Amino acid sequence: MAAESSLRVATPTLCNLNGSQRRPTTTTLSPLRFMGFRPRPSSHSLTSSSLSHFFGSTRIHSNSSSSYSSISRQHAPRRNFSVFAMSADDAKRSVPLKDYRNIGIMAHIDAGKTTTTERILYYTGRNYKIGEVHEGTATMDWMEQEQERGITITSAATTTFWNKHRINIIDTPGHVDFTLEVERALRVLDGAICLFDSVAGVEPQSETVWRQADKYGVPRICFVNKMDRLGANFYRTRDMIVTNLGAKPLVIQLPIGSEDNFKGVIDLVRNKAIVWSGEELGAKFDIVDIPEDLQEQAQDYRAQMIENIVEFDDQAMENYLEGIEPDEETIKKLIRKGTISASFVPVMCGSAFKNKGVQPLLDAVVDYLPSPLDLPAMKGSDPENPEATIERLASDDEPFAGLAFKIMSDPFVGSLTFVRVYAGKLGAGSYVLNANKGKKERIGRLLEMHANSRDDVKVALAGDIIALAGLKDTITGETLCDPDNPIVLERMDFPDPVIKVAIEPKTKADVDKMATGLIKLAQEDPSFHFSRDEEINQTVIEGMGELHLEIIVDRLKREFKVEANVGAPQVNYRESISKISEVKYVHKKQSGGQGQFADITVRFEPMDPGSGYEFKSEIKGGAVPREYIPGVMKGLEECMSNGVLAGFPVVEVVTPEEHLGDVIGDLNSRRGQINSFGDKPGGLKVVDSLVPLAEMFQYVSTLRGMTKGRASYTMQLAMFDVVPQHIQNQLATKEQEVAA
Ligand SMILES: Nc1nc2c(ncn2[C@@H]2O[C@H](COP(=O)(O)OP(=O)(O)OP(=O)(O)O)[C@@H](O)[C@H]2O)c(=O)[nH]1
Repeated sequence: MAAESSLRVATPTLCNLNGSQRRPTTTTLSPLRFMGFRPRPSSHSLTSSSLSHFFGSTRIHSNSSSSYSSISRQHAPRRNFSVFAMSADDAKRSVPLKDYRNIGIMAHIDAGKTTTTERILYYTGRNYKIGEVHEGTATMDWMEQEQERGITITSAATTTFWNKHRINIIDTPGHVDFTLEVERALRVLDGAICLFDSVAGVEPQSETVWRQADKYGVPRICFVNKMDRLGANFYRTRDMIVTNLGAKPLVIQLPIGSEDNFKGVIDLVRNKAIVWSGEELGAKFDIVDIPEDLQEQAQDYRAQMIENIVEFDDQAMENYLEGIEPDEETIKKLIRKGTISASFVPVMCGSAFKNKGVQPLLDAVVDYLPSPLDLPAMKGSDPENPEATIERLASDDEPFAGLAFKIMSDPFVGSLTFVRVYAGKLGAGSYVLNANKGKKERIGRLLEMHANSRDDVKVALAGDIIALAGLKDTITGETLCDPDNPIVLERMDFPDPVIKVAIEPKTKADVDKMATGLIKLAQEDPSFHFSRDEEINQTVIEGMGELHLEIIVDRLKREFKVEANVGAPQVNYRESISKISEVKYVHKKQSGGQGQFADITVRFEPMDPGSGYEFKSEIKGGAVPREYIPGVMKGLEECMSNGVLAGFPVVEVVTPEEHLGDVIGDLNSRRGQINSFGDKPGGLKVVDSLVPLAEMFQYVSTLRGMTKGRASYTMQLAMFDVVPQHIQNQLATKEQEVAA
């Protein structure tokens, strides 16, 4: 298998950066030509130059990160910037930082994230009327497309209060096409609730988000939802947390009954039962003794829980060995310790839809998930000296530092920039420094968001998640900070788009509107790219999946009133190096002055798939001045933006057994490779397979037709692999036809 965009470069002696036109790799076909698209004129990301070329005089904000040092001198921050344009009263905290919880709710599609969030808003007093996802009235799913489709597309941020604690919640989408939304939420959150559907257990997208949460070290609580559904099984889900996620579950609740008979939970911490008297909204619960038939089981699980937590405290362990159980307060303290250090994940259960288990879940958020003070200081670098690490403590007294993690266009305010404040304070009307660009930004309004409504506030403090209106140049992933104390916080990773379609405005009048729309949408969503080829008058949009691009086109239509024709989706092929090759180039330039001469040798070697690329300089004895080397590296990185590998997603199809043969036959005909079979409750079969992405377009309709709508599937990109020779030939022929 070939490496994914991997490139090991060695022995450059000197490189003319225009050398990027020469593509000294062993591959001969350009990837975009494979697809019937012409190679793009420049880089595929949104840059000022490509866009001004594209859209003439349209005002744009660049999505490319500029180096601070090259810009800072032109826009050097003035000393009289005021980050603290606020009175002492404004800057007073109403909620101590230790009582903040910045949490996300994450899960596989349809596990009940939005429903749970709606219940949380209701029980915390934020909503008087509950919104139901299937009625299209959920508060958090506020985009028209979300309400129509019953899915979450954008992360909605909301602030609410429980037991005097301030809880900032971000509801994230479960569909793999919107995985970036999950990623950016995780980057700025301190803790998360991981929801599972108790019938389906741990599903593929839960595994993906779990790994993302691991990457950012986010402490979690698990909530096994939908305990009222036919086939609900708490214990199977608990086991899958071990087998599929490799995590250590700490069961702190047991279900009382299940399916129609689900009544409530046993709280192993209090050693009591919590029983709801009804399932309607606001149904009351009573705390009672554990039912007799569950007492033995409860005792067992409580003993296991205690055994697991006492190891976090010597005194508690000593007492335990002497037969003395920790009291309730100590148990909570130890669960909190183990959760925050990610030694285990507390597991709870309930039914959000039937209003059971939500209040104890809120208690657990407060009791077990970290406040900003429980986490290590935020690290960043000095923009003038990127090697130097700077830390910011979570405190109002530190210089202001925050990370922009989402841009959203808003019909009333214009553009909203969501910022997680890590340190210091920020006042409306003040100036901050965008440390990545070295530019000042004026903060117009500060808005505390509640799904689609908002409250103006004067001040944002450490720990807050806040929306800022009026920023001009800041994009997702950039740091805003006190101009006198610059810091660049670690950036977020954005995945590369995997599919693309050509899009064409229907009328002349749509051309300008489409340009404005595409720029705005690309600013909001770094996993969406677009490019324009003037020669063949074609615009290409690129994204994470068919649904992602479908939503983009739909938003162009609704929000920007653009009518467009859309082509068939195509795979974003990539190029890779499959064997070692060496390229020599002699550069001579004699146009007056001293002239230039360079003898260049670059060696390319394949690396392990997915390991990115490595640049190695083998210049000895200063034969080439050191300052040329980063330029060589940059030039080579630019060459890497194209590639010719096919994307291979893993596909999980869940189907009734009677359709299993058809499903497998169809996957085989799509060049699929079946990895495994499994069973799910209700006589369902699970087929796990690896299929080329190019064969998966419109799969949803084929699957529906074949199984009378009874099967479902999920897929996510597993890897890139070499396009088989006969397909390469087909693609090349197609390209020649387009070019002719
Ligand atoms: N029976 C039952 N249904 C539930 C429960 N929680 C949610 N649902 C239903 O499951 C479906 C999906 O719920 P959502 O809350 O939209 O799930 P989600 O995880 O937000 O979905 P996405 O945003 O699309 O990823 C809806 O029809 C809900 O009414 C539950 O506890 N029991």
